Amino acid sequence: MADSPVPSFDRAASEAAVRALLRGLGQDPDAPELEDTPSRVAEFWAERLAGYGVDLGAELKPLPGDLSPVPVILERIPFVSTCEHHLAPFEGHATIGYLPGEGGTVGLSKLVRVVQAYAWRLQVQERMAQQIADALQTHLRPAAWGVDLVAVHTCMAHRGVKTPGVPVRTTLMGGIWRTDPPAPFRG
Ligand SMILES: Nc1nc2c(ncn2[C@@H]2O[C@H](COP(=O)(O)OP(=O)(O)OP(=O)(O)O)[C@@H](O)[C@H]2O)c(=O)[nH]1
Ligand SMILES: [Zn+2]
Repeated sequence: MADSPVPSFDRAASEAAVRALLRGLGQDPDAPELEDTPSRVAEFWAERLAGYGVDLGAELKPLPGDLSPVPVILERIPFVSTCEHHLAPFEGHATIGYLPGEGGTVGLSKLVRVVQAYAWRLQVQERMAQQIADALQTHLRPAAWGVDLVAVHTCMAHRGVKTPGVPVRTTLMGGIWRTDPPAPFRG
């Protein structure tokens, strides 16, 4: 639908599914206090999965001008993603960076957009890290790059093993940083 950033978002089907879920959970979706809940939940998920609609190729254009190829590292970018197994949030922070190569230097905000484009999907943490790394390599063709995600998974905290607050770390490094990572990736 045109008003959603999620390609192929079907609002009516999403709302009907929320009504069915409420019914399945023994709730009355026609109760006055739940009247707007199906549309709110459908909107929530459309926001939550907006990353599928992002065109990173259009975002990751080099900045004009004569910039020196110095390392660019953004530390602890907050992100919220969704575990594809339980549709439960996992959230944490991403440290990502690169040493500019053939693709030049991009604006700082574009690195945040890369993290968000993959966070706002159904994910597992390892895939999200790999997709960010692949995007950096494809669009920036850097001399070196690094991705470090640290997140807490509510599917471990709120259900199942019910163990809150366990930080899960996924680190991928490439190029000359693979053997000699800069300080923010050694933490
Ligand atoms: N490697 C990895 N595992 C994840 C991630 N998110 C969730 N999981 C795990 O995926 C697994 C799914 O396992 P299943 O046995 O199919 O599901 P389950 O019976 O609900 O598992 P429990 O959580 O142990 O109750 C669980 O162990 C989760 O902790 C992730 O980002 N990466
Ligand atoms: Zn999960």
